[in-house]
Amino acid sequence: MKWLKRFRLIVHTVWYFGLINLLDGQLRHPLLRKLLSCLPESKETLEYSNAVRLRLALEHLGPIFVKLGQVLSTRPDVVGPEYASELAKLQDRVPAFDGGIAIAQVEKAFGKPIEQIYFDFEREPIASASIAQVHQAHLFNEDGTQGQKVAIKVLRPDIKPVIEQDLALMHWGAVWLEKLFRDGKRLKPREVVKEFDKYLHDELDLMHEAANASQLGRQFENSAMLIVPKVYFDYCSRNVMTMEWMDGTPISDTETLIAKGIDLKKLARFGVEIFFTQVFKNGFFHADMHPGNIFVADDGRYIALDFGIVGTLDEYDKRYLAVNFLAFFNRDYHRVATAHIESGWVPADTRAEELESAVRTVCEPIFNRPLSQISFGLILMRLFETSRRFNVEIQPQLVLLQKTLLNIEGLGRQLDPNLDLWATAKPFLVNWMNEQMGWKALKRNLEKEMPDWANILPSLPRKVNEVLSHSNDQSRNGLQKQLQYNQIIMVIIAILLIFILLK
Ligand SMILES: Nc1ncnc2c1ncn2[C@@H]1O[C@H](COP(=O)(O)OP(=O)(O)OP(=O)(O)O)[C@@H](O)[C@H]1O
Repeated sequence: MKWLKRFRLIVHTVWYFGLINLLDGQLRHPLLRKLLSCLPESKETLEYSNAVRLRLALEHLGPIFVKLGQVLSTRPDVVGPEYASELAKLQDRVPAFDGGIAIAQVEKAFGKPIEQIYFDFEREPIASASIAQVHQAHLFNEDGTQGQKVAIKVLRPDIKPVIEQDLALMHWGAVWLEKLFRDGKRLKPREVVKEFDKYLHDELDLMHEAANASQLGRQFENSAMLIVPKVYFDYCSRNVMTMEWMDGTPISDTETLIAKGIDLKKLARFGVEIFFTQVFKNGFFHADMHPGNIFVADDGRYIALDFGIVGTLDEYDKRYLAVNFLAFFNRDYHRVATAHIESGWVPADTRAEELESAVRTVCEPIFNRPLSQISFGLILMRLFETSRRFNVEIQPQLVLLQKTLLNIEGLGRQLDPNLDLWATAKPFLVNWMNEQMGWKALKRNLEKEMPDWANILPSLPRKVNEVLSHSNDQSRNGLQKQLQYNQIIMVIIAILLIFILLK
């Protein structure tokens, strides 16, 4: 009955940190309200605000709840800005587990003694977090000598059942929160827990992380801005990930960076450029860009670590971002509204003026400062808030992007308070828009469709013939006939165009 013990601990924590007061007046059922009011009050932490007490309670409940708090901190639309900024302070500091256990995990994963897998394996981890810890080692060269220095991430052995149990309780709690509390529906607990469930399961599979790292590495091969550790797939499993060891300075250690002669302004600009390259060129972005995961190499390039969470964007998402950002920076709220209607982002019967006015109300105050100081992340957040009021379901990858954008901006401005985000980002947006329009885009799209054309073209004469004879048989109506001829002519013109473009 482990879950019952855990459940009791959760209930006790809610009471101890005075969170019951937070629920005061929220219960729908009068009998339950009465029952709650009979409980003795915990006075332990009452001097703190509700948000602080919630943070303390999550810390008390351990790493999984800390992670839930971190996820909630990225949803100010759900929990409100005060809670979001308090929960952002949560850090998952967890004592390391024994090196012997890590070795046993690795040996189990590869079915060999550790000395046969790595040339040497440091028993003491160099870092530990809630889900995994990292050890240092060397691989073997072919001749048995010391090879590549590597970092090995090993999953906590006992973490999966703990996570599953906590998640089951969270799913259950979310259902009841929605049923019993007045604000239950608005807080969307089931949606939040579902999102959290996916996030945790992604982090629990190190093969998933290894594949993400490898894809990002390929996209930034020989980049002058970013280094991604090489993944050694032969030494990876669901519980163990082996990657190239990266030497660098944590990005938050600006003193050392300056002492090493790193140009912080350039670094700040690189951060934004890397992000927009990931978004608009690759449609694949590292979505866990907190300072603990970013190092700087001595040559001034970024080093990315921790690839458990990534976001993927399709052409539709990119268009949404480019069109809206460009319209925003021209303060063209009407364009924001019409783009939303034309593209079907909001229900078709939405009135453009109403949407325009709502967007203006939340965004105009942001623009009440120089363009160079505007936050893209904040604009996007406000846009999402407004869209939700117009019944738009914001896709999770866009929420992830917005959160990452806030991180990138925070980081960039820490390195260079005068960083002009707009000037750095605009070329990426304009370039993407140009690529999507005009002849070049048409040519590229036609090229993409080439394999299909190869199938369609040979059968075209037969199809034209069919249409013509069909029209002779059945179309008595002159207008209908004319339309069919027009269609055929347009197909022929299109084919000619393709040949000209692809010549
Ligand atoms: N390839 C590497 N080379 C050198 N050090 C590394 C490497 N990978 C990870 N580390 C070290 O291990 C630490 C933890 O790694 P990582 O962030 O991937 O683990 P995590 O368990 O996902 O942690 P968290 O959940 O806190 O983000 C890093 O901050 C870094 O110090």
